[in-house]
Amino acid sequence: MAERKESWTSLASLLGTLAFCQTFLQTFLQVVLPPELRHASLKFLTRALRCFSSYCYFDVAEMDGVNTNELYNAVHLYLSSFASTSASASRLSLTRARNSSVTTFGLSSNDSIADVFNGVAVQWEHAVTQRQSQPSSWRSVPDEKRGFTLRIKKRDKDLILNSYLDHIMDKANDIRRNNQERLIYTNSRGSESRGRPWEAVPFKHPSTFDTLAMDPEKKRDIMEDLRDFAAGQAFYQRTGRAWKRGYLLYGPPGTGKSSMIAAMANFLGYDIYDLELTEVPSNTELRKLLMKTSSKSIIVIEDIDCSVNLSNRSKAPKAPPPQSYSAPDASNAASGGKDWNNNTMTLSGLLNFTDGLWSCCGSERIFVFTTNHIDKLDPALLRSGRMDMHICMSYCSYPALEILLHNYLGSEGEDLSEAAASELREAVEKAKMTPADISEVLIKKRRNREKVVSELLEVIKARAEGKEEYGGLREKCESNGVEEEEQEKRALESPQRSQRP
Ligand SMILES: Nc1ncnc2c1ncn2[C@@H]1O[C@H](COP(=O)(O)OP(=O)(O)OP(=O)(O)O)[C@@H](O)[C@H]1O
Ligand SMILES: [Mg+2]
Repeated sequence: MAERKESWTSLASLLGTLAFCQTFLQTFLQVVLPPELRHASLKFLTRALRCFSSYCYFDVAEMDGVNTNELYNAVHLYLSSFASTSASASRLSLTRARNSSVTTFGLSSNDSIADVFNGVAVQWEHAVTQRQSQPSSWRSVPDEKRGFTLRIKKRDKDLILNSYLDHIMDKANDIRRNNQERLIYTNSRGSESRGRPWEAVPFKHPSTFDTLAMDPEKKRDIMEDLRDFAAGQAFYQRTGRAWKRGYLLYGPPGTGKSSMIAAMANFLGYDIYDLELTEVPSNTELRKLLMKTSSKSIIVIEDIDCSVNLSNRSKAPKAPPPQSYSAPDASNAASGGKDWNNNTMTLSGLLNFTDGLWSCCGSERIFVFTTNHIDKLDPALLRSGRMDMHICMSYCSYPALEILLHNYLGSEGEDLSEAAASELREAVEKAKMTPADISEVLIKKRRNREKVVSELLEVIKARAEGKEEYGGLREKCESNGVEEEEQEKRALESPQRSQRP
């Protein structure tokens, strides 16, 4: 009896040692075996050893089907936060994006790092393998297959696995929010064939809601709305709504639409996907791009009225005859089957992009469209429920001017005499100058600090009295935005609308 027990103990310890030596064995076999036997033998060895091991393993692949695996990104961020100080990581990869001032530490391929959570020791390994070529694949994929493998003692698995993964997600979110460097992605034709449909650079726009010159009450509403959105996971879940929100920013050039997008990204700590519609050849490509965006991001389409001809919804080709009927894909189903042609970019393709079933392939996403000409937009884009909030960015009002004075002149800009303040108030409401115009004057004149306010007043008065010609859109946009709201109403009631399918 004692003999049998002893032999079991020896077997267990042998297998334990084998499991420990697994990495060495794998490397050894890779060198020794011919390529055709290598894959199968390694698979067999790994399975056999894992059966007897006291550990269990969890793979976190970079790609989850066609989507990026959020957990992979979170683990990467989480591990990079302590990789540089960990004694267990023997080899680290260092990356610094172009124009970035931040160095990111990462695990080199096939290196591992130890972590402790609630007193339980775990180990992460970064596995990078060359992907076998897939000539018939309908989509291009990166050359390398990346993933993390988490190793936990079997007896600890139930104790910590779920809470540990939640901890990693929370930590990664914190790191993202605190990290001042967001990314701005853009798409270009052909980048899909390189396996990365979006190209990213660090986003360093300094615009914030503090520096944004606009009516403070309106600003507060927008900030409140964004805050509610970011904290609204439970609400969206409970009400059965997709966790996304749409904003339409409209108004003349130079009123701060792009600055507002930057302020939103900095406020929420989200990345920006600046979608260049002219570079998207078809609805199918548009959907693929959408699938490759991550959560906690703002997807922006600037100047939507001039990007592509999007009033072609009614001109979309008719449904094919029944004999050639094939089941509409999810995007067509979502649009009620209006758009049968996925080889071109159409308005219904774009509407599906924001509203359809595919728009929910990620979560916590904001869509922002901007336009200088709200009256030129297809009413389908303005319909209530399409974009949750329509925000008019308009000419500089006095409260907005006060913010600009504070931005450019600091306390000197705030300490105006009563007389100067009331003159400025009266003139600026009449002048219909954009914040960009006023900023330009302040930049030019700011060196002469004693005179800057009086010189600004002169310029504003001259504009108010119509002495200086500028701004083609001035007549179209009232400083309080009333006229633009009228335009929006007219666009919604336009006869075009009733002709829509
Ligand atoms: N509301 C604002 N608050 C602060 N600065 C502003 C504001 N509007 C414009 N500016 C200044 O003017 C510059 C141009 O503004 P911005 O690009 O945001 O305007 P826009 O509305 O997006 O214009 P366009 O319609 O031409 O794209 C900014 O870099 C900023 O310095
Ligand atoms: Mg802009």
